[in-house]
Amino acid sequence: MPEETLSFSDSEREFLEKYLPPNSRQHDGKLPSITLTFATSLDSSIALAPGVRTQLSGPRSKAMTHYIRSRHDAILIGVGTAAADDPALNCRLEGAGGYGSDGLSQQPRPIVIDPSARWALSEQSRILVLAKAGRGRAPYILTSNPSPPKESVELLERYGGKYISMGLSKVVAGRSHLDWKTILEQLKDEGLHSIMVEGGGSIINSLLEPQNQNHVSSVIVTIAPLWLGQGGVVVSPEQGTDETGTVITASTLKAVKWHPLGEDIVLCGTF
Ligand SMILES: NC(=O)C1=CN([C@@H]2O[C@H](COP(=O)(O)OP(=O)(O)OC[C@H]3O[C@@H](n4cnc5c(N)ncnc54)[C@H](OP(=O)(O)O)[C@@H]3O)[C@@H](O)[C@H]2O)C=CC1
Ligand SMILES: Nc1nc(O)c(N)c(N[C@@H]2O[C@H](COP(=O)(O)O)[C@@H](O)[C@H]2O)n1
Repeated sequence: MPEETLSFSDSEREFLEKYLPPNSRQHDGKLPSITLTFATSLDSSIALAPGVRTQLSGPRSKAMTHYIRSRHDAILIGVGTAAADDPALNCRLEGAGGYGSDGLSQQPRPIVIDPSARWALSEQSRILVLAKAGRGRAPYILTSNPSPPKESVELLERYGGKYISMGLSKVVAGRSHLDWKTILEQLKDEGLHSIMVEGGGSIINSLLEPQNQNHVSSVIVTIAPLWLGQGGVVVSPEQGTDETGTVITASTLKAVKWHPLGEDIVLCGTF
C-alpha cells in the first residue's frame, strides 16, 4: 500500500520549537536528549488493548508527529509496540528523503528495545519494506540476548540495521527492563544525539518514574477527544511516596503549553 505524504506548515510548527532539540548544537559528550511523545485518550489509554494498533491522532496531529520525527536522529519504541503495530517509523513529511527528496534526509533511525530479541522481523515487516524502498532506515535493536536469531541478524544487516548488545538491568513483573542511562550511552556511541520516544505503555511509564525523568528533555502529548474504555494500555506511572511513606504526585510538568490542533489538543511541557 503506498504511504501517504503529509504536510505541516511553518506557522503550525512554531508552538513546538521550544520543546524540540535545536536544529544544530554542540554535543560536547552529553547523553542524547529524549523527547517523549504519544497520543492518548481522555481515560489515559494509548491503545484499545495490549497488542491492538489504535489510531488516536487526527490528521493535523498525525502530521505534527511526522514533523517531530523529522527533528530527531532516532525514534524509539519497545518491543511490545513493534510486535503489536508493525510500525513504519519513518517520516512521511513532504520533502523528507523518499518523499520528495533524494537520500534519507530527515529520516530518523528506528530503535527497538527488545531485551530477549523476540520481535519476529521478516522481509514483509513494514519497517524493512520502507528501508528497501529508500523511504526510511532499517532499525537498530537493543537487546540483552547474546545470540539473537541468525535469520533476523542477516535480514537486518542486509538493509543497514543491526542488533546492539547490552546487559540486562532488572526484571519487573516478569518483563525485562534495560537501563535508560546505558541505552542512551549506546545510542550516543552510534552518533545519535536526539531521541523521540513514542511508546508503548511500559516504556512511557518507565521513563516517567522519578529516577528516569532526568533523561527526558520534554514531553509532547496529543490528547484525542474520546474515551477508549477499560482494558486499554494505560499511561500511569507508579505513585511516589515521600520520606514518611505518604503517597505523593508521581510527576508534574513545568513550562506547560496547550495548543489545539484540529479536534485534538497538544500538551507540551518539561520536568
Ligand atoms: N497512542 C500512542 O501514541 C502509542 C500507542 N502504542 C501502543 O502501546 C502498546 C504497546 O505497549 P506495551 O505493551 O506496554 O509495550 P512497549 O512497546 O512499551 O514495550 C514494552 C517491552 O519493552 C521491554 N523493555 C525493555 N526495557 C524496558 C524498560 N526500561 N521499561 C519498559 N519496558 C522495557 C520489555 O520487553 P519484554 O516483554 O520482552 O521483557 C517490555 O515488555 C501497543 O498496543 C501500541 O499500539 C505504542 C506507541 C505509541
Ligand atoms: N502520535 C501517534 N498517534 C497515534 O494515534 C498512534 N497510534 C501513534 N502510535 C505510534 O506511531 C507508530 C505508528 O507509526 P507509523 O504510522 O506506522 O509510522 C506506532 O507504532 C506507535 O509508536 N502515535
